[in-house]
Amino acid sequence: MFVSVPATSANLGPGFDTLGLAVDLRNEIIIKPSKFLSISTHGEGADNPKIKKNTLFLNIFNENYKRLTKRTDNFRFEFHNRIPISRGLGSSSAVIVASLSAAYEAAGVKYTKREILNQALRYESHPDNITPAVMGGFNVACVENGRVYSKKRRLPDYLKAVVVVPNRTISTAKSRTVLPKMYKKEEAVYSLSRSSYMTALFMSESWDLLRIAAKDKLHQSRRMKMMPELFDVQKLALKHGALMSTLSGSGSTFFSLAYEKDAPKIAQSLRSRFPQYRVLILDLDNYGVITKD
Ligand SMILES: Nc1ncnc2c1ncn2[C@@H]1O[C@H](COP(=O)(O)OP(=O)(O)O)[C@@H](O)[C@H]1O
Ligand SMILES: N[C@@H](CCOP(=O)(O)O)C(=O)O
Repeated sequence: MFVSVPATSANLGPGFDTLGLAVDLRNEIIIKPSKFLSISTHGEGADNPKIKKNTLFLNIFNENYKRLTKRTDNFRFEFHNRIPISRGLGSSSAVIVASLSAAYEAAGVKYTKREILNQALRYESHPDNITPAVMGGFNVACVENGRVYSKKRRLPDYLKAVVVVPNRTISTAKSRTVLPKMYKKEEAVYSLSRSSYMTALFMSESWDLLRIAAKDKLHQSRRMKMMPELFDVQKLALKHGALMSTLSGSGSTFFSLAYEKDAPKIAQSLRSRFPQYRVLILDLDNYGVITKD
């Protein structure tokens, strides 16, 4: 059995905990029945003893496999990780979504993507990574009574993501604890109005006004101040034609959306200015999690 899940860029500036999209940078897992548990990890995290054991994946897989089959069986898991870990590209959501999909597939139980998404919410309370990881595309999502309500828009192949991936890891959970508990009404209105406007722009494919929408007063600048060079990343990307440039999730990655024709120039300018960072041009993803027998 084969499971493939995309990285995601959440928040997109003002859409804190609600907006997110998927990019074609995937973790892939090969799973086979086995007499005993076997794990091999390749790529991101392969040299990290904590990640290598992949307890996050195995705990979720085992819990749900047992819930679905009332059995515990052994499997051989081969992890191929391309999503940088703790960099704001939804690596934890990718693991959650992949492990749930794998458990349902291994159990031979019929399911829908919506079921996977609602199960994933049990492990990650904000829906802005898990929703695009499941569905692909651009998504706006909210939570009501433990269920995700979301709307997806497919993304055109003439748009590309240009992502700057610093070496510094940022724990999402930790970075959420430093955000204010209370906000001024003006800050809330500033962000919610732009999040709504951004949603309308994505749904109507009005790309040229994204710059106006992609501003935030709830989380972004407070987080960027922990890595001030990210302000320069944002300025440079916009100067060279990015349609929008925002902190990816809780960071440290910076996400820019661009027309295909502009992406190489933006990437080149970022590589020259920040040679110490990975700069990737990625296709956008419209498929989300994929499973094959
Ligand atoms: N490929 C992976 N294999 C095992 N655990 C992973 C993997 N990717 C992420 N994780 C788990 O998720 C944590 C990172 O989650 P988080 O801080 O939300 O980062 P991100 O911004 O990438 O979502 C890691 O510390 C690890 O516990
Ligand atoms: N809305 C969340 C998104 C976290 O994304 P991640 O890719 O950093 O896990 C937040 O901003 O905390």
